[in-house]
Amino acid sequence: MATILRRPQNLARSSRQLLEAASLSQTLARRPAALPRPLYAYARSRKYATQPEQNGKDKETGKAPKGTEHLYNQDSPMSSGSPQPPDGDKKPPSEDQSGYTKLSTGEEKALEDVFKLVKKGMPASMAEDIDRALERIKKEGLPVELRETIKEVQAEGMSPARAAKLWRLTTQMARETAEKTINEKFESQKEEPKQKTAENPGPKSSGKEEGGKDKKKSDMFTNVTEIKFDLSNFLVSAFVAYLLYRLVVPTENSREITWQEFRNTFFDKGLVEKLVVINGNRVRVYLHRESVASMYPESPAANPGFYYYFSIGSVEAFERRVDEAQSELGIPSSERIPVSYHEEGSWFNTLLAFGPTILFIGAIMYLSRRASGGAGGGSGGIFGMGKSRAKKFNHETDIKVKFADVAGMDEAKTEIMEFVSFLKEPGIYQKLGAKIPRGAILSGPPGTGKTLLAKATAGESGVPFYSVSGSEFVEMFVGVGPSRVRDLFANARKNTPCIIFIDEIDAIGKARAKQSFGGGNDERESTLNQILTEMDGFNTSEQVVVLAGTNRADVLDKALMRPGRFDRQIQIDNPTMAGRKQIFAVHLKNVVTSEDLENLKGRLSALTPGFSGADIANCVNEAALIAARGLADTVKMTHFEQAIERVIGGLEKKSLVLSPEEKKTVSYHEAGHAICGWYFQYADPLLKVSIIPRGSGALGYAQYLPGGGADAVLLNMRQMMDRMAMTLAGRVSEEIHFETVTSGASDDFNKVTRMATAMVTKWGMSDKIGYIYYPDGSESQEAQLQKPFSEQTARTIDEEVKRIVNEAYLQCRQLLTEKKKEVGLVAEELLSKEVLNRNDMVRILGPRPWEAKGDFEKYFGGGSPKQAEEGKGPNPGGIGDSGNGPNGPAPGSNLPPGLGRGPEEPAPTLYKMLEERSKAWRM
Ligand SMILES: Nc1ncnc2c1ncn2[C@@H]1O[C@H](COP(=O)(O)OP(=O)(O)OP(=O)(O)O)[C@@H](O)[C@H]1O
Repeated sequence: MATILRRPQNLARSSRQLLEAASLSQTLARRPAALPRPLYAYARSRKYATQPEQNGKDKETGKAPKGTEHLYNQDSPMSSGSPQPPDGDKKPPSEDQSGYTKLSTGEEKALEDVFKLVKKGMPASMAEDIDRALERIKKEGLPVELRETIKEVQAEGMSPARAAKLWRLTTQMARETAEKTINEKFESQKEEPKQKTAENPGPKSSGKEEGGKDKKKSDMFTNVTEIKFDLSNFLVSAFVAYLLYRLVVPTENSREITWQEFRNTFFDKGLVEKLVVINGNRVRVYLHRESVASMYPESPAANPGFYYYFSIGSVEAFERRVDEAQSELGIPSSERIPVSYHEEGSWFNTLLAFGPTILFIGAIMYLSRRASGGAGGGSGGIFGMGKSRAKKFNHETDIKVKFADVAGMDEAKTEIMEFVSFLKEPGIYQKLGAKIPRGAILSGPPGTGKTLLAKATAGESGVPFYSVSGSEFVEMFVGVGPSRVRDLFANARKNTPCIIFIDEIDAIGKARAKQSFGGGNDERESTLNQILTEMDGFNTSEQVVVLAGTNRADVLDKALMRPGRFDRQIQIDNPTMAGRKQIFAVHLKNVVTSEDLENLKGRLSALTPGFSGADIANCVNEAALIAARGLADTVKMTHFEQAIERVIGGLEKKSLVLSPEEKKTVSYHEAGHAICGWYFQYADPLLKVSIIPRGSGALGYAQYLPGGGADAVLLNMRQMMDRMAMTLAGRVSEEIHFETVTSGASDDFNKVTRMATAMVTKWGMSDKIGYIYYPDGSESQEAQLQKPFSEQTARTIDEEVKRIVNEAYLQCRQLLTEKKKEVGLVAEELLSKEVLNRNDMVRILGPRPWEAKGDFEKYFGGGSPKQAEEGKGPNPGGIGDSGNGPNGPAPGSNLPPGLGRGPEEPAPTLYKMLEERSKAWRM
């Protein structure tokens, strides 16, 4: 309603449709016309009339009985008040043969007024349509049944049954109109060619005429049925019909009278047809309308749908009075006026009763629509819930990824290649009786290219690719998951050969619980069961391959992994140095750089140990963004370096300003780390040390190359001890150089403790505990609830961990005490420059006394004793070169002369200690 009011053109359009519909309707009476009751009623009124005056008025005077004039006279206070049409306009609605009733002249006039209103502001063509529609309505009228229903609505109010009927009748009328219009147009077009043929009888006019006729009719139908009969149109049409009728006929449809008025005016005159007691307190009077109309045409009671009513105190008293009155009039008991009883609720009450139910249903519909609409599924509200959400990619248009775009992971590619050749040439396998593997699980850390590999498989084999995430099967409604799985596999079977890729399959494929507490996982488990069943359901010749990706292959249900389901498990780990190089090669193709590509790839891959493919892609993109921000022409090494730092440490926190004391503490802390990294043989080589706060919460950081840039898989005890000592160096340096210590080392302690605990409980590196593995809480739920060792063992573990950490501490303290001066120098330099790189360190401390491993020296230059002997300084274009000369302090630097020239011996006491320890630890 609100929409209609807000948009007058809607009302206009709807009324036009309706009016056209009404006016163009074919005269098809679907039901026989109502029984001609008037005759019978008239007879009765004659029979029981005690004062049978003609037309209810005094024969001589032609007036209503005294005191009841107001019931007949429109001018009296009780009259309907609607202006009376002139005498000539008083024709009652008449019914024609076709089941349509004509409008009375008054009604026609009222309609004209309405139409005038509707036409205002309308385009001329629409106004013409409306005029034409009005003419048709005037000519043909409205269908009887529709009119009767509208009368009922006026008399007794709207009810769901009547609303439905009103709707049905209006739509029926509209449909009939459409049919009629089609026929009319068709007839007229049929006439045209006839005329044409008559005028110009061509030779082609005979043969194909019949077939042509049918085609024309269907064309016509298409044209005419452009009028849309959708739900909202019908509703609006019905509503407008009702509105119009309310405008045409008087709005008043009932009036209260007293018992005396009832008796004198109607009852005693035999005009009463029946009485209906409503809700035990009101009586509705049904009159013989025709008799009333013929006696008193001015009375509103002559209008269809108008009723008088009077109130009663009690039903018994009313019945007694009616009996007495009828006895007085001498009406025999067999012909007495029928009295019936009705209970009626108001619309408001009905609405109140149904309100909560309607609200509830509405809320469910709304929620389900949102749930399904949000994902863009467009799957039709609650009824589309069970439809699969898998996105289908067309190999021809959508999947452009090929194996060449997936760098590294050669083993994984070889494994998966088999699926490609199966999908391309199934015959080779089938003829030898080989069963085709059903699917593979690609597992590995996030961003390692599992999805990419699955896409490439589809791209290479040139088949459709269905991609869906495990979480999309899970919905709040029970049974949706399994039904989506069924739908997905059914779709896939229709489009064989194809690949289904279920990403994050652990969302549904987790191992089923042995006992389910509270049944919370039932839905997930039944989804998993459905997947198991569907995979079993393939026959071996069906070319549907299911690939699944997960970061947690360890938690998956064993049933998923058995042969015949996901036959293969392909592990994809973070790339090695060589893999990173290849991935950089793929992504560097997209950026503009003038650096030597081979060298750039090598350096970047050495700088990014532990990076996944996604990290590398991000890093390259980030470098391009940084370069663009600086309006550079090409992406340079420094941009890549900044990007890597950003990926590792987060954004620089420029807003965080440290006090001079804090800055000094941070410098000495970081210098401690740097010195340890420089002098411990097995520590990871230092790349950079910085005291610029970064987003990850660190106030400063020292960057090392784990494993010296080589892909170290194993760590030996020496490396561990050096690493732990290096980690503790921040706090030790604070202890040596300041009177008090700060809270800044807590993260270092965390790392050291975890490493020492692992050495004792997992790696068999403690004599007292021996070669035993104790799982921790993150590995097993049982270990969370109960420690897997006794109190006594717990105490021993604690002691051992403490001992190892103490040893690392002593090792570190020993070195930093011996190298106190160097720590001071590095810290002061750091304080003034904020960032020191490897070249700065070489300049301050001389070349590192130990050989670096792997490709480190190739890409980052030396500083090693060997290089120093060969007279090679660090690579002048090395990473993070701060512009200082390779072998001496930069001009303006506060380094004392003589430092930074040539290698230095590591601390002698440290050697002694390491030797002793190696004996004790059988290193
Ligand atoms: N081997 C690779 N070669 C080239 N690009 C890669 C490689 N691995 C990852 N990438 C890049 O990383 C992006 C993300 O990879 P992908 O989505 O395949 O990771 P994933 O392993 O499926 O991650 P997740 O486990 O989080 O779903 C790719 O779009 C691609 O740009």
